[in-house]
Amino acid sequence: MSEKDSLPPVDWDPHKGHISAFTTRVYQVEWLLVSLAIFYLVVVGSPQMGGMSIVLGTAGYFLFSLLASRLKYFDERRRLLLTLHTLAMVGFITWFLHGIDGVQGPMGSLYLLAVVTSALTLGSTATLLLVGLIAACYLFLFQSAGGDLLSAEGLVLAGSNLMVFLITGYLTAVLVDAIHVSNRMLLKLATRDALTNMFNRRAFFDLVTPIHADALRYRRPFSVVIIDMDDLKVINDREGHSSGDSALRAVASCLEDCKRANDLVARLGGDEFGMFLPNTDEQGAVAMLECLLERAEDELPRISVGVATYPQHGESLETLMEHADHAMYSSKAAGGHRVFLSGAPRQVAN
Ligand SMILES: Nc1nc2c(ncn2[C@@H]2O[C@H](COP(=O)(O)OP(=O)(O)OP(=O)(O)O)[C@@H](O)[C@H]2O)c(=O)[nH]1
Repeated sequence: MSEKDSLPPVDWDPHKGHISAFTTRVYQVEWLLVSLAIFYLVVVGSPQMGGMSIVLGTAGYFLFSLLASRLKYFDERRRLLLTLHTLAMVGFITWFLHGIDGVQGPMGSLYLLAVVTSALTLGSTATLLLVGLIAACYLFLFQSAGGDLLSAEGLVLAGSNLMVFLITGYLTAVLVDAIHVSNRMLLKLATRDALTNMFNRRAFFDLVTPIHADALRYRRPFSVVIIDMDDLKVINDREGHSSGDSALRAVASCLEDCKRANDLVARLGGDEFGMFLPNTDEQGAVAMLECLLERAEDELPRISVGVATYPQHGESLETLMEHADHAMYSSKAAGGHRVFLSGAPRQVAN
């Protein structure tokens, strides 16, 4: 995978109950429904009574779906709108079947489109409720078309059709849940560092890029920090790899403790960590890093820290990371375990 392949947003939560890629395909299901309705009207012919209203209703439903697809509004209030579309689908199917007296024929299975759409996008509870609604519509149509629900034959016919809706909805929802679980695992593997459970390098840049663009747009200061452990190799060689791992975890948890809610921190690789501090000028960054070094006095292995701030040290993320990196190396060259600001070769805290 190349660096440019974008990850799903890290706050993406598969438990919100949808498969994003499918959301935009709801229109395609609606158009499939309209095509099947038209196909039926062309092949079988429209009923004598109310034929025109069925054609107009089908055209109206198609226009509703087309307009919704042009507005591309699923990104906001996604769940509410998906519910609306699914209910509209059930409404249209019921109305269409009522018009053609067709609930007992093959067109009765059109309800499966609504069931599957709901299971894919709204989750199992909503689908169960929807199957209940469909059952009510189905039984109403069944009775109006002359079916006898009190006879054994009618009961078996209606029951077996409703069972198909229930089983299809249940199995699809179970499958979707399994996909959500594996998506969560994949997301974690793709975005988190296994040793520290911090964001990894890719997730860091994915998350920082839009915040950085926003900060430039509104000319708000921010700081970039590079933290590198001193002599991890020595710890590894003297005390073993697991002591090295513990030292890395100690630095990670200290960084997590000292950062503010909006700050981003990640393990960039090896013994190097990166931080992005939004709305933070030089003084703010130094205050935060003093807290870090205070903790470091007691419980941390030695760390060297370099800081670069917008606008003083540059604009682009690459330039600022480079400056912070140089400052971090200045810190190491001065003996390590201190904070250096970019540009001015001076120690600001230790
Ligand atoms: N225990 C442990 N060691 C790691 C891990 N990742 C990288 N290292 C080791 O960290 C060491 C980093 O070496 P250097 O880049 O020379 O850094 P250093 O020893 O801290 O030396 P300076 O940065 O110059 O202070 C290497 O020996 C790596 O093998 C890890 O996940 N766990």
